[in-house]
Amino acid sequence: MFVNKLSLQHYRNYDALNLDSFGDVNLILGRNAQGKTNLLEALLVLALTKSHRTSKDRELISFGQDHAAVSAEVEKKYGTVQVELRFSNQGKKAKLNGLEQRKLSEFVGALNAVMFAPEDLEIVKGTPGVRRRFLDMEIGQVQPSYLFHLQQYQKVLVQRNNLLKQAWGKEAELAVMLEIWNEQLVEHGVKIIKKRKQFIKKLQKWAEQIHDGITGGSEKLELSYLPSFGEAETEDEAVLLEQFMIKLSQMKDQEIRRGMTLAGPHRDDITFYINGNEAQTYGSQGQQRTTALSLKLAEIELINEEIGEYPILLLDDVLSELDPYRQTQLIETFQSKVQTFITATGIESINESRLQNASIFHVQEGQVQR
Ligand SMILES: Nc1ncnc2c1ncn2[C@@H]1O[C@H](COP(=O)(O)OP(=O)(O)OP(=O)(O)O)[C@@H](O)[C@H]1O
Repeated sequence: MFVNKLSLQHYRNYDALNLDSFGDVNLILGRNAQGKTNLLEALLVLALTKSHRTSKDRELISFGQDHAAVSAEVEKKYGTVQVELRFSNQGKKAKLNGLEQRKLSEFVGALNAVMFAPEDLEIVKGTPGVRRRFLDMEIGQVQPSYLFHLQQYQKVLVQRNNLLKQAWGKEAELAVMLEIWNEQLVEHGVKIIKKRKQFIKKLQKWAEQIHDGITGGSEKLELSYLPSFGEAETEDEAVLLEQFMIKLSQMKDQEIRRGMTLAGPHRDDITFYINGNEAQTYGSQGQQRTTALSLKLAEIELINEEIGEYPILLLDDVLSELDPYRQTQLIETFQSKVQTFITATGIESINESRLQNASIFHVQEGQVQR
């Protein structure tokens, strides 16, 4: 897919912006704090309906304004789509070709985007919560039903935790209610776990291949799902359902003591191995960064596999952190297949081969010039 036009209104430090004449490679240049990342963020927000930097939509609205709007014209295999999001105190509204969408999940997927930013190192180095967020955002982008189960699971989890907090000494009285929440928790939890395991298996296939290329064959990258119950490989829903129920009954006393749900997809994790060693613990900074990059690049292939079209690629301030060999690898892997938006403070940090066909945009205090 290809973004032809992008318009912003009262979005972060942009008052009104209309950009077109994008190319395959778009270089967004400017000093610090001028609005480069804000541009990439706006494209990602159109893909996911939320920002990678904040969960508070209010922050996207320009200081002193009461609403923000982002829209783009996206050329896809089967025609052009107009995507539009509007943020205000009343929440967010999504439109596809001018038609308001009742559910945001029906909007997600109209534009697909993969972003690689310096903070993605946290996918490898950070807490399990960062890795779960990575899984949720990526799977949700290509499978709207995943988002449905995730939302339902989170609702049930809150209710169940509230019940557990009051259950101490009242176990018999609350047993029926707990049974009801258990059933719903397990129903949605199993769907989430199954989809995550399938995703990781597919991601592994691409990530291993890409990582092999980037490292010149010296590193083998492997991924594995780390569940809070059962074995990593089990995908059979009936088996998962039974194992989850057994785990909940085993942990019941402990859960009541601690007032929280202690097993389920909200406690799961992923482990990365480089040549058999855990990358989180034993990987160098460079290996961890390359692992994060391989995962993101694998995702591009995966999205193409799932929907038959390549997403756009957003590279925020990362090229200068890669050595020239890795920059070239990145360039050559996706050249002419994937529309790319790159931010940088200057062109001297970027490999010259990247610049030949690039459309260059200069950003200064929320204004953009070609
Ligand atoms: N809601 C908002 N309203 C107005 N301005 C905002 C809002 N949110 C952020 N900004 C401004 O946007 C600017 C930061 O933009 P951005 O993060 O895109 O910078 P950048 O050009 O990518 O810089 P760097 O090179 O440092 O990463 C800051 O000046 C910040 O004050």
